[in-house]
Amino acid sequence: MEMIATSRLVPMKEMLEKAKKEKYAVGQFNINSFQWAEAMLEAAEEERSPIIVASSDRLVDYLGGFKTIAMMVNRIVEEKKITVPVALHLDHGNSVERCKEAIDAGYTSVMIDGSHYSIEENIAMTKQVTDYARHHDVTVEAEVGTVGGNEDGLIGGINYADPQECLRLVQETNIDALAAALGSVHGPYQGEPKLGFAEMEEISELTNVPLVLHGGSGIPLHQIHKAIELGHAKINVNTECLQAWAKAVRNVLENDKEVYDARAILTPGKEAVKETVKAKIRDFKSSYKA
Ligand SMILES: O=C(O)C[C@@H](O)[C@H](O)C(=O)COP(=O)(O)O
Ligand SMILES: [Zn+2]
Repeated sequence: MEMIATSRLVPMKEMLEKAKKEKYAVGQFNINSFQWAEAMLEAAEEERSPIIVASSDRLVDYLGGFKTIAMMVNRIVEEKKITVPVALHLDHGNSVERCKEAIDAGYTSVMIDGSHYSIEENIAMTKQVTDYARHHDVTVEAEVGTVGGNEDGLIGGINYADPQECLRLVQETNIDALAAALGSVHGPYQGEPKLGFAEMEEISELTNVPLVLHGGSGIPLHQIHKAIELGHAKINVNTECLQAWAKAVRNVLENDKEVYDARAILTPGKEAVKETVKAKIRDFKSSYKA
């Protein structure tokens, strides 16, 4: 096993336990290029907030592989003299093997997404990951139920987490954080999100672990605050950053048909991601919690 020599990254576990206790949430922001990692880390430092920088499993190869990502995030933390706690997380890990690869490369947190399997298979997969992660001081998140998806403007696939299945997963695998799908959606919502707050309260009380809210873009602030009140300590955001980035880059290209310099085109995109992350950190009440 080859690990990067000096990691400046921390596990997610303590971050989330503190957040749950003090009633705020730590934002997880997905990187879509290394400039995004810079934007997020600068935002967290300026807000004095802990942060979870994540790579979604489906984008790991596009970003250059696990080792490249871990090395780059570490180096940015070092070069930019980032002092707030930073966790590097594998989002929606596809398999036990992918989670182990991420851990070996220096990730400090992984999500094993067994939510598309039966609860027995989900528990079996998750247990293999927690057993491996414990030896490396790495945090593990797992999911029950299905977060909905927006495909061609239609929301589908929402499957509410069953409280007893959540309890089994937590008790039998010893995970550190639970993504209990309760009506949230990846991508833009159509109308008001319908989150299951009664189930949220029940699952939080039953399991007593920090909850994770996927599909954190586009949820009204009062629902975000209620979710935090009811046990959410981590909120995942990707779509709102992508939308802000695309708007800023599109503006540059539309306003100057002759522009070709990559820095001129992409810097406004980076600034837009940074401002979006700062606004989310404030919404999640994690400013000055570093
Ligand atoms: O798009 C990804 O691959 C990452 C997301 O699934 C992330 O885990 C998430 O839940 C963010 O949701 P969004 O803000 O609705 O994109
Ligand atoms: Zn997600």
